[in-house]
Formats: sequence, C-alpha cells, structure tokens
Amino acid sequence: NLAALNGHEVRLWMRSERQAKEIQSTNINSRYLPKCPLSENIQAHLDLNQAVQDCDHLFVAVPSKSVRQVVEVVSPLLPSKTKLLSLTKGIEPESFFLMSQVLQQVAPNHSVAVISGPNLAKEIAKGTISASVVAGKDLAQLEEIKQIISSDEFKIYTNPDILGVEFGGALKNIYAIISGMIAALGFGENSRAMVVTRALAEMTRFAVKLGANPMTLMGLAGIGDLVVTCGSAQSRNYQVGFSIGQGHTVAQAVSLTGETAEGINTLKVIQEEAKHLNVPMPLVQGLYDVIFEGRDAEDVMSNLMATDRPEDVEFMVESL
Ligand SMILES: NC(=O)C1=CN([C@@H]2O[C@H](COP(=O)(O)OP(=O)(O)OC[C@H]3O[C@@H](n4cnc5c(N)ncnc54)[C@H](OP(=O)(O)O)[C@@H]3O)[C@@H](O)[C@H]2O)C=CC1
Ligand SMILES: O=C(CO)COP(=O)(O)O
Repeated sequence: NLAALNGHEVRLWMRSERQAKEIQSTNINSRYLPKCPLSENIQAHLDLNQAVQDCDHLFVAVPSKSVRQVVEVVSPLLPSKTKLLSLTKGIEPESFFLMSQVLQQVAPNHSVAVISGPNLAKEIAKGTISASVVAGKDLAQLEEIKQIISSDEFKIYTNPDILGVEFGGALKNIYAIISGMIAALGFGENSRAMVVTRALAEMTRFAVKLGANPMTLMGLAGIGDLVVTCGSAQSRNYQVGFSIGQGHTVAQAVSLTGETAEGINTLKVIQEEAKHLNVPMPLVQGLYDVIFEGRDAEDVMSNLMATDRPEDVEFMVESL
C-alpha cells in the first residue's frame, strides 16, 4: 500500500477469490486490514503469472513456513530484472536458513534484500509514522526500495548487515511471547523492561555468534522491533503469550489470534541451535520449557534470575 500510495502499480497475489474480489471492488482487505482503505493502484490477482509479469520488484510477505514453496512456484515466472525483498521474519527449520538465504537459493540470479523493524502492519496501513531498515548487497536495490515505499510517514534506513537485521526480526518474536505471558501473569513494567533488556542481550549474543554486527541489534531491527512487539497487544506474538499466560494451550492461543505468530516456530529452531552452538539464552530456554516441557510460566522468570550471566552488557565498545 505504501508503494501504491507513491503512485506505483502494485499487484497483490492472493489465494482467496473472495478477498481478491473484495479488494477489487471496495479497496478494502477486511480479513487483515479492516477499515483501512487501500490505494486504487493495488490490483488483486489470483493468477501468479499475471501478477509477476514485467515485475521490477517482488515483495515476499508470506509466513516463513510458506516462503520456500511460494518462491519455488514464482521464481520460474519472474523476468530476469526482478529484484526480491523479504518482509518475512522467520527462520527455516530444516536448513536453519534465514529468509534471504532461502530466496537466494531458490532465485540465485536475482538480487535479494530484506526489510525489518517496528512495523505493526495496521498502524502502517493507517499512515502512522513508522520506520524500517533495509539490508542487502545491491545498493541500487536499496535505493530503489527507499524511493518506492518512503513517504512523510514512513522512513527507510539502510544497514549493510543482512544477518543482524534478519536475526533481529526473527528472534524478537520469541520475546514478545514472553512479554505477553508475564503481562497476563501480573508481572509489572519493571519485569517487562528487564525481559526486553535481557532479550536484547540474548539476541545479540546469538546473532554475533552467527556473524552479525552487535550494533545492528541496537537499531530498528533489534531494540526498535523488540520495544514495539514486546509492548503492544497488537502484536500477534504478544497475544499468543498473553493467552498462554491465561492458561490456554499453544494451539488455542495461536487460533485465538487468527493470524501468523512466527515466534512459536522460531523458538523451536533457536532453542535447538543455541544449545548446539552453546550460546546461553535463558529466556529462550525458559519459554521452551514452558511451551514444550509443560513447566510453569513463572519458571521463565525464575530461570532468568537463576541462570542469567552477571554482566549487564557484553559488547562494550572500546573507549573511543
Ligand atoms: N503483520 C505485521 O504486523 C507484520 C508481519 N511481518 C511478517 O510478515 C510475515 C507474514 O505475516 P503476516 O502477513 O503478518 O501474516 P498474516 O497471518 O496476517 O497473513 C498471512 C498472509 O500470507 C498468505 N499465505 C500464507 N501461506 C501462504 C501460501 N502458502 N501461499 C500463498 N499465500 C500464503 C495468507 O493468505 P490467506 O489469507 O489465503 O491464508 C495471508 O494473506 C511474517 O513473517 C511476519 O512476521 C513483518 C512485519 C509486520
Ligand atoms: O513484526 C511485527 C512488528 O514489527 C509484527 O509483530 P507480530 O508478528 O508479533 O504481530
């Protein structure tokens, strides 16, 4: 919608004929963005071939579990000029690939970039001032993305560290579940602030182990997205955590949101990889024990208090 509002021709490929017809006739996507009139420059398409004909930029915005299957179908249909942008925040379990790595593997002859940050979709659709960070090797692509979606209400920053941007976007969903869960259990604002701070420490520790720059997690894709997702009931991951804190099962909690909550899948992948790499992540382990080992939700916080490292910060910048 940001691109369409900037005058670009946007084609939205959808599976649901009802949704496509609704957008074509009313410019409303009531299933996902109720009461948010969309630009008339958006055409909803059921036919993928039509949707990607002569396409300059392909924005991939499906849940991480569907990215590979969707891009495998669309890749052979793409013109050679098409550049790919991933909006998806997740990690592929089988390969431990980030979304940019899945896209690059499936569409090796196309430029790939990623976008992430504090981006609650409904607020962006309502024109609330927001910002995102884009990362990628093709600097011309990053500049084009800025031109396509920037506006007075939406600012794009750039960062060369794709790993840091993608790990920030994927991992923050785990901690949003914890934040919602402890809110339901009556923990206070101090506890939430502690979880957000220690979450940043764990995310950075893990991302650096995989080659990211620690300073990237101090940006929009790290602390920025942590703050909004851990602090907002608009977050689906926060909602899932809140429902779990109220005593619902994970399956009940996910169905109550009715939308994608990437954090459950990401939790499984990260808990396993952190153990394999020997990266201490007490919040991840605590939430894993609650969700997959049936431990009490309060154990997340007691696990943090008992096992977290003593240092407040670990990536001290040498005195400048
Ligand atoms: N929503 C937000 O605020 C933000 C979301 N993201 C990320 O965007 C990604 C997508 O999540 P989001 O859009 O929020 O999820 P939603 O659950 O809101 O919507 C998922 C969309 O993906 C479509 N979809 C799912 N599987 C397939 C498939 N196999 N083939 C084609 N279409 C498919 C769904 O179509 P259908 O309706 O037919 O099921 C639906 O349109 C996630 O990684 C999320 O973290 C990033 C920033 C903000
Ligand atoms: O990624 C998002 C905000 O940046 C959306 O968060 P949820 O997926 O938790 O709703």
